[in-house]
Amino acid sequence: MAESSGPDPSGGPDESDGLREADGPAEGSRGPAGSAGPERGAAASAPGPAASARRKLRPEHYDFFAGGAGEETALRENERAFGRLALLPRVLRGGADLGTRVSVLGREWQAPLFVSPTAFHRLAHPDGELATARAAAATGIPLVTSMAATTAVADVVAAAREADSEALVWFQLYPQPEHEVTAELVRRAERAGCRALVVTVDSPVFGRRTRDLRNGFHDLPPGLAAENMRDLPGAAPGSTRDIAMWPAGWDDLARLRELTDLPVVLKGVLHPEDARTAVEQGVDALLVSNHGGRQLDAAPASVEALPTVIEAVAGRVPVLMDGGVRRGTDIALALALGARAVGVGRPVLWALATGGEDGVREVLTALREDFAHVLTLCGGRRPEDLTADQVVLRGLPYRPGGPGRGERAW
Ligand SMILES: Cc1cc2nc3c(=O)[nH]c(=O)nc-3n(C[C@H](O)[C@H](O)[C@H](O)COP(=O)(O)O)c2cc1C
Ligand SMILES: CC(C)CC(=O)C(=O)O
Repeated sequence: MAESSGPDPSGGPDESDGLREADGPAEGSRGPAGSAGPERGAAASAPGPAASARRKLRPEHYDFFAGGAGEETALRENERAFGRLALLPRVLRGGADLGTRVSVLGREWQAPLFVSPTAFHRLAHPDGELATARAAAATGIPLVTSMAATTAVADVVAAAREADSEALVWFQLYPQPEHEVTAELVRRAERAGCRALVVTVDSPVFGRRTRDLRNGFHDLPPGLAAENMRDLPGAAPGSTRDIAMWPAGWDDLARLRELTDLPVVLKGVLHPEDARTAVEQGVDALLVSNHGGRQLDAAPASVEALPTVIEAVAGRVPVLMDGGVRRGTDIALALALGARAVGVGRPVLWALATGGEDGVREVLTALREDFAHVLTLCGGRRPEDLTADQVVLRGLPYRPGGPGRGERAW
């Protein structure tokens, strides 16, 4: 069971290891959740979502959710990179018929937003993934459930469909060294009713998560397990170490494709050449992500990597992104740069920890509404009205976009 203990007795990570910034108000002050809250970097007058969650969670569980690899540079930069970008609004474009729908892999989404896969929701709240699934479904937001979920994929999909029979759930998969294990996981996702596989390819090994190493955090508390791994050959799903991360190759992706007709979304692509290869190999969509700063600490922020991937893909498949999305302006920036939709990881975990199902519903609704508001302020009526010429780097001089719509301004 997740323990929702009292205040964090440890005071969290010490401040001498360079981790403090990601852990303190800067992280918690920008939530969509806190989208009406203080500006980036300003002292938080009210506790942000991360800080509130921290008070609810065991310190090592909070650190597992909050933390990143190494110095947590990639983690911090995901949010900061959005802060370096400004949106140029267009004016006098008229029309009151605002819509936030986007089409992704043949389905209409109500908003360009989804829940990124994160492990172990029952560390955040006893209802875990069931609460997340119900809340996502109730707000019409697709959920990518993690292979490392503490609730089996069949139960996650059932909970989502109970809230909305049309609810969309995708399954995130780490390709496993034993093909038969991968095949069984794919069968479980298919049987459950998942509509796509999100194959995470940025994890040939587990990232060195500084806080987890310091806390000695590996094992789930008694009663919790990575339920999708149950009864698989060799798996004892009670520890982070039981989720094999392994250097798969393009051949493994091809073998995976032979297993299923489900669309495949490749998660964790940052290099444009990989994006090109992925499209040539027939992947159905890409998810630009640095894994929330939990794998390669020197990786660029996801939004920094987005434009070159967009260019390489050249519209052949939809490109999604996640990492550091905390408010409507972040969604608008990513869309203007060419993403079809964006995912959120930690904001959902913080909301789950503090408010359970209601909390997740509130944070997703707030993000959706904030995006609609920003879209209107930018002079757009549809997500696709946002174009790259509307994105500029902060500071002077900036070059407003060239003659063609959609041309990058930087
Ligand atoms: C606690 C936690 C667990 C995660 N677990 C997974 C996972 O099981 N599979 C995966 O592909 N990505 C996982 N991720 C990465 C997320 O899918 C996503 O890329 C990242 O959280 C997005 O950044 P954000 O948290 O800034 O929104 C995890 C991230 C966090 C914070
Ligand atoms: C425990 C892992 C399987 C999940 C995780 O922490 C991650 O992917 O970042």
